[in-house]
Amino acid sequence: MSTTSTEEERSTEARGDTILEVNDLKTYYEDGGFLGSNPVKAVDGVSFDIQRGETLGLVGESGCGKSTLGRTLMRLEEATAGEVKLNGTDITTLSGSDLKQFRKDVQMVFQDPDSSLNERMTVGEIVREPLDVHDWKTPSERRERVRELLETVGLQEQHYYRYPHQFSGGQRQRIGIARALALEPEFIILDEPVSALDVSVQAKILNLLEDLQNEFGLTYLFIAHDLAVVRHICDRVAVMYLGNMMEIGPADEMFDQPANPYTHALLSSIPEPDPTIERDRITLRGTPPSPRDPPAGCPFSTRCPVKIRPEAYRDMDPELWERIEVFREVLRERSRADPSLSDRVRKLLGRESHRAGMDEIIPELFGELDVPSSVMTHIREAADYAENDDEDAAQTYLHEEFGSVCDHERPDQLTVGNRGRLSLCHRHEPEYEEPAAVFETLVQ
Ligand SMILES: Nc1ncnc2c1ncn2[C@@H]1O[C@H](COP(=O)(O)OP(=O)(O)OP(=O)(O)O)[C@@H](O)[C@H]1O
Repeated sequence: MSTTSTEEERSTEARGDTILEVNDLKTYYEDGGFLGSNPVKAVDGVSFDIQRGETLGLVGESGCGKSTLGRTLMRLEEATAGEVKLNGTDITTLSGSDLKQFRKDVQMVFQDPDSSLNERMTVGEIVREPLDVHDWKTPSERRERVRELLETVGLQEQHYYRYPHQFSGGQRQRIGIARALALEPEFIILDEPVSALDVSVQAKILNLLEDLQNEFGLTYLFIAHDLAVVRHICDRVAVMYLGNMMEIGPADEMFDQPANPYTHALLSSIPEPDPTIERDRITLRGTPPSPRDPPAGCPFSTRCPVKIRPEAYRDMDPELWERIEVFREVLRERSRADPSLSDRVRKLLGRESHRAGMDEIIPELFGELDVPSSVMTHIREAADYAENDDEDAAQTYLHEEFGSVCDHERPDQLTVGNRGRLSLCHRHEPEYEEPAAVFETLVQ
């Protein structure tokens, strides 16, 4: 049973003690380049909350907006729209002393300990710097605090006067963690904190992070691409795709029974540690769309293997449906790609273009299939538009014939199950079959 979750409902549903509440947050990068170019919609309207003391994992493919989201929560990027409330106060508009206080409460640990530590400073100076910036107590108390912090993260007092290059990757990450802890923050954003480390060292750093969380009651946002690590360390997981939060919920439930089609696909790519669970690998067609020009409907609609079909095509052979979707993807790619200069020169000279013509693409895609003549008529019609370099008209034509709610309507975040899981997918609406059921029919 699924229900629409409005902002108000989410706030009243909020369990326990909410430390961070994010509402419809957007971070766009304007490139200031060519006139009229679209901004990169790196974070495109995400809403979620984090409970005090929990670890929320943030996963998704490279470029989906994880770091931008983390950096926006830290005020290292300015939000384009939306709210980020830390303990009830919107931090997107803070300035002056309030902003300074916020910078004490929230810290970040970065992926690469090599580039995030200043090589010209001693370890002691690096860890002490935030204390100096915030004019924390007296200089001798600061030095004492640094010694204490070094011990807390498993380093030694005599490391105070050494330089970062004298340490291994794991030790350098410990220095970064000590620095992040210096001002006793409540909330720490861990941006891929172990992905640059050897596997044997990763476990030690993860254990340290868990110990520190227990000792100091810390709350973590753990950004990672390694799903096995996330499963191990996180209470809940949020899955991002193209600047959107596709699914968020308890880690155990989500890994065992993903609700959102994108989570299905993402999890199918990792080896399943439990041999009793069978999981078929789902290969996604194409590449994610450009964040400058995301789909109008569901962000995942151009690649979703269980996309809702229009009524007339519900029973179409899955292979044929897939080829039509590939054809639509080809047209999208063609309209996005600027014809290369040599193509344009050839065209100006009236010579054949390099680009594969529709007379090559159509037999390639549909040649071996038994395509009903009514469907072939639509394919040919679209191909004619494309042959005349009007890919937009070809796409519109196919959209009108084969498009569905997934193509033109953005789904709401819908509640799945009874443990506060939310998923962005039309298939959770009562009139459609759930994604998991459709995936099952696909693999049979
Ligand atoms: N400063 C910037 N200016 C313009 N575009 C940017 C900037 N920083 C990131 N982007 C773009 O924003 C999108 C999201 O990038 P981001 O780094 O947040 O993703 P990510 O999920 O953290 O990726 P990764 O796992 O590779 O770090 C990408 O398309 C990226 O190219």
